[in-house]
Amino acid sequence: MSTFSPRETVSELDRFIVGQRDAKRAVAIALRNRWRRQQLEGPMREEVLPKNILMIGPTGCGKTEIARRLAKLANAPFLKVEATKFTEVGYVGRDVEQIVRDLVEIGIGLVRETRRKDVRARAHKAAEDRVLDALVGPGSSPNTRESFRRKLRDGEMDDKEIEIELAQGQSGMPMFELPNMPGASVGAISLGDIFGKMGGRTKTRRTTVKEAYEPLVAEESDKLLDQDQIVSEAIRNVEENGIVFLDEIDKICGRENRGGADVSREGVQRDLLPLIEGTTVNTKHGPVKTDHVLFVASGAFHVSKPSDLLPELQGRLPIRVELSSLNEDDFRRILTDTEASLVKQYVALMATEGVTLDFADTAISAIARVAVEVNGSVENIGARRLQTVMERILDDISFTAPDRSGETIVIDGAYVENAVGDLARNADLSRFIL
Ligand SMILES: Nc1ncnc2c1ncn2[C@@H]1O[C@H](COP(=O)(O)OP(=O)(O)OP(=O)(O)O)[C@@H](O)[C@H]1O
Repeated sequence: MSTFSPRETVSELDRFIVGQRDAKRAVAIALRNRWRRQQLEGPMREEVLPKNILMIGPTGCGKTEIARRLAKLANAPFLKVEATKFTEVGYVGRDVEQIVRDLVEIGIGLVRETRRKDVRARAHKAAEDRVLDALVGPGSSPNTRESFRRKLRDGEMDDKEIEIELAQGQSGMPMFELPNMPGASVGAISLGDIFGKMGGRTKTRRTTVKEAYEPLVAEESDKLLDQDQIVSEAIRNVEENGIVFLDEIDKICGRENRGGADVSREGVQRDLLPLIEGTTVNTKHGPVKTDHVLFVASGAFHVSKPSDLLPELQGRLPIRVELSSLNEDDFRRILTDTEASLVKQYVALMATEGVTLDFADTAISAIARVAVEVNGSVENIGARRLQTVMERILDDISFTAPDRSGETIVIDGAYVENAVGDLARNADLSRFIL
């Protein structure tokens, strides 16, 4: 549970997302409200429902990014779903419950990851012993063992090949659900459980000492962890902290049925409603309540309006925030000011090849300008345009980098113009390339 104040949350989000102050404030308040609810005692705690958010703004302006970063900040299980997916042919009602099942799997992954970190030191020690067993045999003298242990720790044995036994059906074993009974615990079969109860099946793998560690540490960690406890903690985390991002909600507006094979858009809204209002969904890990899951719905609402949604749904999305479309200056800031910005990513990637990339200010301005131009002439895909433009500009360098180790390459306005200037002015070509 995050204890960030709304102000702190916004300033954390500022590190990654440019502008969009209202949306940041809204999600920051939503997060704080969760903490506030946790402080309440007794029945009041159950009464307080999350104030779900409706984000309205053009594509690529940061809606998903804000929700995703928030979830990361709060270590909350997060799932993004396109609402339109449920209008597709082949969709049968109630599939929306899959959202909750997927969220639970994500929640379990999160808890397992954290717990694995807690036991990492012990698991590493156990993995080391298994590597030693493989190297010198379990019956070897303590002296031999210790001398090999030293070599192992110094990395001298890294490339040596060994055979290790790995359990099959532990982590990574797919779970099967019976068709027509999604999530029903009676119908759910976990091969992992079955094999687990049979005493475990193992598979011998030949690998280098270095590569043996990761699977062995994972396996040893899982042995140290209580799986049931992980699942129940994950379910609690999903129920109290889960965040579902429902994209393209505007595309399921409209009360009429379009007929044909399409599922009625209104039907999908009706299916989604119970989840948002609070219901209990059966999953193979047990029942999960959605009452306190936070829903962030989002859409461009170019054609339809929020008032076209079912009244019940409108009522469940009481907080409305508008996000503005991004301008040239925003693009410049996205390129340079954000943590792990595209520019920083490319600099870091090329550094692995020994190539130093040096972006001049004139390059940043030129990239931002080109992105705005292409967004205007072809289609406005927001900040996503920066990715296609950058990729094009760096195409040549990316390809030849291994042969250019030791070089410093300066990218300035002229370089950008040279790489994409003509393309950007030709809408027909841009459509395919940028
Ligand atoms: N305001 C912003 N600041 C920094 N990066 C941004 C911003 N807006 C968008 N981006 C970047 O652009 C990409 C797309 O943004 P995002 O996924 O948030 O779009 P969106 O608004 O949710 O659109 P859609 O509704 O189509 O999913 C992300 O990689 C994100 O990093």
